[in-house]
Amino acid sequence: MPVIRIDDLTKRYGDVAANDHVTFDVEAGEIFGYLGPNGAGKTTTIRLLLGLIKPTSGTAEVLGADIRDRRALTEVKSDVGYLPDTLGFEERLTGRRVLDHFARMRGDERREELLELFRPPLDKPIETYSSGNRRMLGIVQAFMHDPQLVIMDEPTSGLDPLKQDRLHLFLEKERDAGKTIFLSSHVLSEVQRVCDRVGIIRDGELVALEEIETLLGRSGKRVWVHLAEPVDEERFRTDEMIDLEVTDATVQFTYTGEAKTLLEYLVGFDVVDVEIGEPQLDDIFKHYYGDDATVDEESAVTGKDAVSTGEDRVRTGGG
Ligand SMILES: Nc1ncnc2c1ncn2[C@@H]1O[C@H](COP(=O)(O)OP(=O)(O)OP(=O)(O)O)[C@@H](O)[C@H]1O
Repeated sequence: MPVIRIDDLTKRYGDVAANDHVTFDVEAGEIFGYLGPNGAGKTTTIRLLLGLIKPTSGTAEVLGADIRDRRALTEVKSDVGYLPDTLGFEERLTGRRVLDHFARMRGDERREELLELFRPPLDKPIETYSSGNRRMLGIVQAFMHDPQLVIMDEPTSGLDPLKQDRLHLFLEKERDAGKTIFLSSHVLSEVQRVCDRVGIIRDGELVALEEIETLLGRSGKRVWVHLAEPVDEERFRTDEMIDLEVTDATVQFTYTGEAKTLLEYLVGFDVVDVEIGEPQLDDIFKHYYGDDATVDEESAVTGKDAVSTGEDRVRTGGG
């Protein structure tokens, strides 16, 4: 039985369909990545799953509980952990008091182990925490009652790269121990690095649902060919080449055909060197969000309307 079953789920805010007939399942023991830029509808799905808002139509089940059935949902909540995107802790309390509060509500079998790993400060008021430390406290809170399913909304936002790595390694161990992780993200590299499957959401609609490996396998590989002499673009191009760019004697493209066919083709040119890179999720993302995706420096600063590739950010074409 799937851990999460989402069935034709729709949530409207006036004219905006924040979730538009969304259907998919999340299986036990997987890290599922829910990917989309700001405003795509990720938080809406998460809030629906937790019963924090009501669907306009359609439904979902979390650990077998119908999200429209408040009592059933309350019963399974001891087996669900939740890391919200905005951590609404009581600001004047210390971290320790906050964790004590959650412990009384749901238990804290794993508090000490998690504190050792994520190390948020415990004895000062939350209002003095850095955003990274708030998130570390949130992570301890989400896992300390040892739930079967943990739902995380943008879990690495505000974390430095070392802490991101620590969290990713931890999530993989949890998955290997049979736990299920549902995480939303607009960071492509994170989803590519840690998730087993991905659902891509755009304007409230699910536009892709696939294993990461399959998605990457279909996306084609990045290829750079260095030639002895400049070449004419039209003479070089084949149908399997996408986003072809020629700079002097270097040709760069995404290749969707077989590697063998490409190598046979290149025999016809005076090739100095060939580099074949791994497929990237941002290529796939551009496919779903339009070819006019551009690197946007302003978005890189504000993080608004942007999808992060890890190093730079890609603005989605047309919204
Ligand atoms: N309470 C609300 N009232 C009106 N519109 C809302 C409300 N909550 C969300 N929306 C709208 O629904 C759409 C989806 O928002 P949602 O927060 O689910 O996106 P998201 O993918 O989680 O974005 P982010 O990464 O910025 O959190 C947006 O257009 C948003 O403006």
